Amino acid sequence: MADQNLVEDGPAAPKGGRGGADRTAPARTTTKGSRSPSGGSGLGRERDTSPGNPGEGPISRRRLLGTAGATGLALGAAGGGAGYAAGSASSSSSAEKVTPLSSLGAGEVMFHVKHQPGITTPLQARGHLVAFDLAAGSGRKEAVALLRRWSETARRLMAGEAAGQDDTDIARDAGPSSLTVTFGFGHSFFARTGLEKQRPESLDPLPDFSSDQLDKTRSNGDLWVQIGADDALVAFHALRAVQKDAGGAARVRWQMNGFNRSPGATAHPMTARNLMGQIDGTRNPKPAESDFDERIFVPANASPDTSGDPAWMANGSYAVVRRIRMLLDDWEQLSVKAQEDVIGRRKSDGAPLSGGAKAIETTAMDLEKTDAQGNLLVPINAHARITRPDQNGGAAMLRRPFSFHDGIDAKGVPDAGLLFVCWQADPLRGFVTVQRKLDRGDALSKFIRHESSGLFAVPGGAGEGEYVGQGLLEG
Ligand SMILES: C=CC1=C(C)c2cc3[nH]c(cc4nc(cc5[nH]c(cc1n2)c(C)c5CCC(=O)O)C(CCC(=O)O)=C4C)c(C)c3C=C
Ligand SMILES: [Fe+2]
Repeated sequence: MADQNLVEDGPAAPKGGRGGADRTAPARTTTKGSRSPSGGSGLGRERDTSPGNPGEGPISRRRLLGTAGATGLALGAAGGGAGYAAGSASSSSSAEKVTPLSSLGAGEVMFHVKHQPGITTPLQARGHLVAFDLAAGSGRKEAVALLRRWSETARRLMAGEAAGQDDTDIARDAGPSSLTVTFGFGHSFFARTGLEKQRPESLDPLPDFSSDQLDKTRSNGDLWVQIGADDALVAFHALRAVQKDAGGAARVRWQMNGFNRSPGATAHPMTARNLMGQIDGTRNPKPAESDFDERIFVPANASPDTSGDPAWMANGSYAVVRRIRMLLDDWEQLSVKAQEDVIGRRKSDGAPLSGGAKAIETTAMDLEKTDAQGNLLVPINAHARITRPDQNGGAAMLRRPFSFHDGIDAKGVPDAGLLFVCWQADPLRGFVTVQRKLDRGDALSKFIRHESSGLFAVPGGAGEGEYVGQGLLEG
C-alpha cells in the first residue's frame, strides 16, 4: 500500500496544488510512487500547476484506459481527457476531439493509501459531512457489506470512474477533481455490531463544555463519511452514491455541507480564510515536522498495550467534528484592530501582533512582547495565544475545516460558520485539552457557538483488495 503523500502547509508552501490555488496545506494529490498505468515518476504527486506550468496534473487510470486509446500517454501527459463520459460511446469515437481536463478536474487522490484520504489532503472547495445510523435489524453482517460497497464506490469515484451500473451521471464529463471519501466509526457503532470489546477508549464521549449549545440530533452517529472535492457536482455525486449505497442498511442521521476557497482564486498559494475574514490554518502541524505522525496518527503498531488503541486503528486517526456558528453580525461590528486583538494576529496577512510592520504570517509569535505602556501585544486572551501547543502541554491537532452557510435563521441572522474538523492521534490530548481552555473563555468565544459535535474513529487506509474497517469488522 502506498504511503499517503502529505501536504505542505499554506503559508510557506510555494507549490500548493493546482492553478496557483490557495492551500492551507498539503500539496494536492497523493501517493509517493506507484500510479500504475503509466508508471511515470511525475504521476505520484500532483505537478506544479501554477500559471508557469499550465495544464499538467495527475493522470487518472480512467483517463488513460478509457480516454486515451490511440493517443495514450501523449494525451495523458498533456493533462488527460474529459470525465468518464469520454470513454463512452457518445464521445470516444474520435479521440482527438477530446479536450484535456483542466488541472482542477484532473486532480486525483489515491484511495489505497496508508492513512485514509481526506486527512492530509489539501482543503477542497466543497465538502459534505454525513453521519449514518445503522437501520433497525442491521448488525455486523450488514455493516461489513456496507463498508465493502462504500469502499469500492470511493475507490471508483476517486479514480474518476462511474459509481457503477446505476450511476446518476451527476459528475459525468468531470474528472475526479481531487475527490476524497473518508470513513469513520462513532461510539454507538460498536454496541450495534457486537464489537464493544474493539471500541477504542479514545471514543469515549467528549466531555460537556459549559458553552456548548449542542443539537443532539445533529451530533455523533454510528458511521461518519467526509466527502471533499474541488467541484460541487463531483462532491454531490459522491454524496448521492454513498447515500444510495447505504440502501436499507443505514439511514442518514445528519448532513452538513461546506466550502472553501476555489483552487486558482488567489494569485499564489495562500492559507485559507474563514467567514470572519481571518487567515486560518497558519500554525497547523506540518507533515514535514518530525512529530507530525505521532501527533496526528495512531501508530502502525497500535495495540492496547502500547498506544492504548486497538490494533485495527493502526495508521488511523480520530476526527472531532464541531458545527460552530459564527455570530457574524456581532463580529462585523468590531473594528479591524479589535478583531485582530481577538485572534492575536493581523487580519490582512495573519502575522502575529508581536511582530511589527515587517512581520509576515510565519513570523514567530512573541508572547511576552509589550508596547510602550507595558500592554501585551498579543492579548492574554487572544485565541492564537491560548490555543498554542506550548500553552497546552503540547496538545496539537490538524485542523481541516469547511465553512458553511445555511441561509438566514428564524431570527434573521446568518446561519454560517465553520464545520470544524480536527484530526489527532488522541482526542483527549488534542481537542479536549484545548477546548477545555477555550471553554473558560478566550476572546473569540463570544463570537462563536458550538452547535453540534461528533467524535469518530477513522481507521487507516484500506490496502489493495481490502475495504475500510476490515480489520475491525473481520479482525
Ligand atoms: C478546540 C480547538 C479549536 C477550536 C474549537 C477553534 C475554533 C476556531 N478557531 C478560529 C480561528 C483561528 N484559530 C487559529 C488558531 C488555532 N486554533 C486552534 C484550535 C481551535 N480553534 C489551534 C490549535 C490553533 C493554532 C494554535 C497555534 O499552534 O498557534 C487562528 C490563527 C491562525 C492559525 O494558526 O490557524 C485563527 C484565525 C475560528 C474562527 C474558530 C471557530 C469558529
Ligand atoms: Fe482556532
